[in-house]
Amino acid sequence: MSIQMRGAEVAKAMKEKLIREREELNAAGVNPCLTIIRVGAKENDLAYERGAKKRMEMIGIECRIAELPEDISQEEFEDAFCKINKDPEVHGILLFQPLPEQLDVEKIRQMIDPAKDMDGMSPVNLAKIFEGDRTAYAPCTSEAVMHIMNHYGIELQGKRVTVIGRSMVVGKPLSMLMLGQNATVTICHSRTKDLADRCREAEIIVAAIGRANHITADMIAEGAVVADVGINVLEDGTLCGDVDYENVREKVSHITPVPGGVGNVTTSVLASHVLRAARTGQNEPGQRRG
Ligand SMILES: Nc1nc(=O)c2c([nH]1)NC[C@@H]1CN(c3ccc(C(=O)N[C@@H](CCC(=O)O)C(=O)O)cc3)C=[N+]21
Repeated sequence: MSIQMRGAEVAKAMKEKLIREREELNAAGVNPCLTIIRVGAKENDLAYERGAKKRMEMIGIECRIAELPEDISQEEFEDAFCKINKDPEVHGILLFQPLPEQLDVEKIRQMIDPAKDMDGMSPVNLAKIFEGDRTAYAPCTSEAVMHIMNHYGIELQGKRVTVIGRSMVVGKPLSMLMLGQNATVTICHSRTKDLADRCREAEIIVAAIGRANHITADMIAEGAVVADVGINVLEDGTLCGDVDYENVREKVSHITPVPGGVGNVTTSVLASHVLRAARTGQNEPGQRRG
């Protein structure tokens, strides 16, 4: 029997501390505030938005949603974005990605105030993550995987970890966080030869490719630990991960379900980032209130 690494359980363990931190900020006259920027209405973004809103409510963090039209021009987007970026009431920004094609993500990455960049999209935060600087904001999902490993007592030191996926929100930054814990990390992707072998030799597998049920039981070693970061929306609207859960769970020691796994912790990490940003802002002149 494998142990199910449940996101709700990890989130519950984080909750009390987050509420306490929010209360301390309130007592100092600070009202922590997140703004989510959503362009269009993709189901994937809406799922995250629902989860994030619920989490912020639970912790007591103000959560604003800036909803922008799918066909917005770069100029109009920059206008709206700059207002939020400069708003002293807003401590943190989460911009859903990917953006529609007409928008220049690179330019926006350069524009975002690194101090408000809750999901590690600024090159400033990413460079720090790659340097091993733990004060930077890592993409929430990558940090969520680390929290789950830590909560379930999964030691990373010296372990063979295979990360499948090389995105800037999960694969690459997570590989760096794991390297920071002295894991031996192999990064696989769509062009990797012998993916099954790279998976079978791993003690810990992280699936972040975005293809439903792509990682099958024959690719996984007996007793491995599996974190499934994939969130795939099937045609009937149900969510499923990158791992063939029902078959894989039979042979592994630990596994995260989807839904109910990493996604749940992602929103808790997001809350922790907003509180950190609000605390940091407190020490800067001009940001003081109350
Ligand atoms: N800059 C950026 N960073 C992201 O991390 C990012 C993004 N853009 N765009 C959209 C995707 C999607 N995503 C989800 C995260 C959590 C849940 C989540 O909380 N899921 C719940 C279910 C929520 C529900 O369906 O109500 C669960 O897994 O249990 C869902 C989806 C992050 N993404």
